[in-house]
Amino acid sequence: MNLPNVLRAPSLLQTLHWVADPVGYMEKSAQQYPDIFSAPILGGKHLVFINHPQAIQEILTSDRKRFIAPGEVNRILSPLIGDASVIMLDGDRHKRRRQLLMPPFHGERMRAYGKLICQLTEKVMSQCALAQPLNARSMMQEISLQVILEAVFGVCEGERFEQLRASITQMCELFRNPLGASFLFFPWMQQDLGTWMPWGRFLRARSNIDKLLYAEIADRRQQDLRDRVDILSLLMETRDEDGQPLSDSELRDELMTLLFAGHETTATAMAWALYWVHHQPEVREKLLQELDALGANPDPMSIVRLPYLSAVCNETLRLYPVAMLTFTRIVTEPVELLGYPLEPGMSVVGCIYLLHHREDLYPNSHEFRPERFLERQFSPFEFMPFGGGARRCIGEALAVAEMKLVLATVLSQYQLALADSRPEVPRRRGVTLGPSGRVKIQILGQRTTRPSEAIVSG
Ligand code: HEM
Repeated sequence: MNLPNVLRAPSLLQTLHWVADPVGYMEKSAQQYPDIFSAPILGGKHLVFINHPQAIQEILTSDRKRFIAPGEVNRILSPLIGDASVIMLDGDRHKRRRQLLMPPFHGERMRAYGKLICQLTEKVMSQCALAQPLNARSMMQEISLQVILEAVFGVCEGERFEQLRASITQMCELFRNPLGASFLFFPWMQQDLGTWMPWGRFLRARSNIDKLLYAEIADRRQQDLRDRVDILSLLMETRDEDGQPLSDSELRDELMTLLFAGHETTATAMAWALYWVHHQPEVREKLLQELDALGANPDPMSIVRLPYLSAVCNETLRLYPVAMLTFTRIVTEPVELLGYPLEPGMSVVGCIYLLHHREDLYPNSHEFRPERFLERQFSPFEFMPFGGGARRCIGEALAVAEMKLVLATVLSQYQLALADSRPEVPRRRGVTLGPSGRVKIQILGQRTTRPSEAIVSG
């Protein structure tokens, strides 16, 4: 195949570099080939990385035609989410499943989640010890896991949910560093040699989660679900074109997808946001001014609309996008991109990380500067932390609202400080990018200037 800008180092070396240090790998490659390059990191097969906005636009606006997004190319995730997840489906089945999954993450349901998110944040924060180094990444995960469990199951109380929370957290810990995630990239490591190897630990954690999910599905099959609006109930009520309901294993795969896609990513993004806001005190000050001006107990939806808070969250998702790449698209017909001919069968991805570091779009791209989002508007192909096209993230609205509400609740109620002066750097966490030190913070106490006082004195 006549691939554009092929990187010449041996495939194994490149794969190891990509797994161990994805940011270093992408930046080094883009120095050589700024807009588009071909990397042999798929077991020797090439993946074409693209970070030019016009080329990304061409791909994502034609990804049911010239660049299809088949589920099969996401096989790397199947040990976790199975083969019947929306991420693995194609064509019309994929479209229908998305139509089913999208409504619970939009409109009226989002209003209900707003209050819930603020309450859960207050609960988790009130249980944290004062004046001791805490791991913000874990605190954020505690919040985001409870939010997604509530959205997916409608309730998340009782022994089964406690066990589910513990098992999911245990599973997430396995992906904490590049080594723990390596079996996803090297299938030959998927051999059960007991709990001293990552794959063995993964299998045991997965089996615990599966038992709990299947038990919940079995219980629900005995219940009347007609008035319920949680996602599991909606999925259980749906029928395919032959009138058949989803099987237990199909339900399990979808639950796994939503539970993992829906909380790991958001928790990482929130930990980054807390880091930046406390790393740059002037950002915190500006945010507090904006939040305090809303008065005491503001409506969650008015928080979500705040411009500076939105800019802070956008800048967080720009600088170290939790998802570095879009899912893979496959070329279906001969096409030219940025002057390079692409042939049918080639695998291409939008490289979100490199797109977000283009100096022509984001000058001094390594600086955290929320103002850039107030000074100009970026197109959906210049700023795209949630991808785009046929596989655009279905949880975007929930994730963004959650980031804003958690940040607003924490900042307006507590005084925090970073507990480690070393800068956080981006590090692989499974297929995502997280802060290397997991953001250590200290809660110094409750904030003394409360919003109501600010209004009275103002
Ligand atoms: C900050 C948080 C999040 C980020 C950065 C993120 C990012 C992404 C990206 C980049 C994609 C691929 C899009 C593409 O290929 O064009 C994606 C897909 C997806 N996301 Fe998210 N996501 C986040 C939160 C969530 C949440 C909260 C949920 C669920 C509640 C979710 C569920 C999904 C699903 C199911 C897909 C696959 C869609 C499909 O295959 O059609 N994500 N996400």
